[in-house]
Amino acid sequence: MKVTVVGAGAVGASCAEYIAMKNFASEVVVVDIKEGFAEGKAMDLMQTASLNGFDTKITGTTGDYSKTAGSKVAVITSGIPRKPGMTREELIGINAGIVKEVTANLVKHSPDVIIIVVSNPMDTMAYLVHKTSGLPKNKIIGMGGALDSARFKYRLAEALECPISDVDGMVIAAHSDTGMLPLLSKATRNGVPVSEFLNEEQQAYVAEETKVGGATLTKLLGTSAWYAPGAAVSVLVQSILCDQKKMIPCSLMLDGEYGESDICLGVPAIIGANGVEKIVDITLTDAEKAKFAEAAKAVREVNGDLKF
Ligand SMILES: NC(=O)C1=CN([C@@H]2O[C@H](COP(=O)(O)OP(=O)(O)OC[C@H]3O[C@@H](n4cnc5c(N)ncnc54)[C@H](O)[C@@H]3O)[C@@H](O)[C@H]2O)C=CC1
Ligand SMILES: O=C([O-])CC(=O)C(=O)O
Repeated sequence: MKVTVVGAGAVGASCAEYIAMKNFASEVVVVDIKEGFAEGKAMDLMQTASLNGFDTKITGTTGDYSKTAGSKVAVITSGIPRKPGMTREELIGINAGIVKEVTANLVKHSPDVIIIVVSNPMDTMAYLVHKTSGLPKNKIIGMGGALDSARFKYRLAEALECPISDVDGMVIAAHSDTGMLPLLSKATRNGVPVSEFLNEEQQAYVAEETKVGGATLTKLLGTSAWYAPGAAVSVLVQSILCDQKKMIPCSLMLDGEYGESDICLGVPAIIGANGVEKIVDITLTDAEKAKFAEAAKAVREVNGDLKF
């Protein structure tokens, strides 16, 4: 099955690389606006095929969307990343125009496509795709929670001084520095609540470091991260193409779930061949419910800046 990745930059190339390396897609088409860039990235990646042992064909194109026709999944990573000191929300002005145009091109050539939105501010960009693509809501998935949950597990393992494979946890709500909600109440080490091992101060530290995970990396790298974002996208794409029905927190259009409507926010969902197969309703504590509502309010304000 064919997968398109729009944007051959840091995140797009990482998505293409992890998808190809995991060998579950027949073809990955990379699209960029910069002349020759996607072709170059595709060729470089293809030259790793014999070294890394994958058979996925990777091709690149400068803006020729006819090459993306018949894609089962398309990942939108086109747009500018933030620089140290910026918020993701500051990217809306440039990225909204890019995401809107790219979405129209994708849907024109692949009317049944499932779109994974990565460009920031991601919850608002996912909302924009809902409002402009004409696709049903099960076919639009914002990628944030998969990445934020991976960062949560990294910070939990660090605090617990244990291997990451020992821990489990999930981050929901907004993909923003303030609106992320790491669910400490549900995080475990081998099924044992982390509150058995970490005091409140340690738990608060884990939550805060998780929330600013993207900003921390942006400060260190001078631009935002790409390895874990690409890996997170590859997990989503695999769950769709292989109909794995994994439960993954994603930014989805809500229609009453978690008390919110007409907004995209991170919630746990079953991801399979049909895209979003089910939003999973989990019980939140009162404090978590309040934080979820606060995150929704902030995202709704950013959505208000969109022009359709
Ligand atoms: N949702 C998430 O968890 C994450 C989101 N991001 C976001 O992903 C986006 C991409 O980040 P990077 O790859 O680091 O940026 P980058 O600058 O390395 O790559 C972006 C690419 O998009 C291309 N592009 C721009 N306009 C285009 C158009 N109209 N059509 C096709 N391609 C176009 C550019 O030429 C460039 O190659 C940013 O908005 C960033 O904030 C990054 C990491 C995680
Ligand atoms: O931090 C950023 O701007 C990029 C991003 O969304 C992330 O890495 O979580």
